[in-house]
Amino acid sequence: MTGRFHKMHGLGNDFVIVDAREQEMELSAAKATAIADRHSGIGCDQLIILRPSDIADFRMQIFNADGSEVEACGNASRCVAKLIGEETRIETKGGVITGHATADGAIVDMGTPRFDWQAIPLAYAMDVLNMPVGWEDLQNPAAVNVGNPHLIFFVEDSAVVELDRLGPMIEVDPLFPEKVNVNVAHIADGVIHLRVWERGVGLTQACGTGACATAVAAIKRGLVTSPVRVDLPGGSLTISWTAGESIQMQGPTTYVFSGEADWSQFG
Ligand SMILES: N[C@H](CCC[C@H](N)C(=O)O)C(=O)O
Repeated sequence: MTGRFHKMHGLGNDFVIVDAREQEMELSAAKATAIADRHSGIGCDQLIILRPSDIADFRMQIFNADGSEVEACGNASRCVAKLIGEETRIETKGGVITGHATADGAIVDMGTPRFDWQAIPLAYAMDVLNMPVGWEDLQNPAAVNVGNPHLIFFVEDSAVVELDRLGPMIEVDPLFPEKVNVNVAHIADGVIHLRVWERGVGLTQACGTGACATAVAAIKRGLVTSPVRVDLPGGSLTISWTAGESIQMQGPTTYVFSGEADWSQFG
């Protein structure tokens, strides 16, 4: 059974987007993993499936490369908003978000961040803005839920952190019942420099929800003011947020190509 897909990315965080409002697309975790595989599949960080919704313009399913279905994906939300063009409301597992295309990408309202430990979620009560925990040199993080769970470490120089070793260790720590995305950031001249180990994927070129969560934690700690530029390996996003408000994220998107695939080959 063949079907169409779009290949897009947000600062190198790349997606296979399937509009299942127009085609049948039954999906299992194994099938999502096979499609995302960069050798035997199409290859992407996340597989995005658009489906009809009763409460928004459409529903967006988000599957990490490991097949896990998750609540939010900022860069994919921007890519889908760019694809749709006009203002659009998107239902996700993490809530309803809105977005619209801009000249070079999209602006997305990611909803309001959550800080209570049960909402992150953590396994037990803790001050989520200054957590009394650490892993080797990474100490005293913050945790924010922006639809999905993020842990944020502010360090001297994010470039030298061995995130490829520490990220997977922290991602599956029992403190995080639903695992966690791991962010390491430093601030220079009011700009956040960020690298992310993504839950269910690994190191990515950019992470939209990571940029949102890190910007929110930095603003709450008084390290930066809103709006703030977040520089990731793949490029820059601009995040705006004030306490009690929803998070706005703006940045470029890239449309790579559209293709056809025989979905039955992936299981
Ligand atoms: N790995 C994330 C989902 C994708 C987040 C990232 N690609 C973004 O742009 O927000 C998670 O498991 O919560």
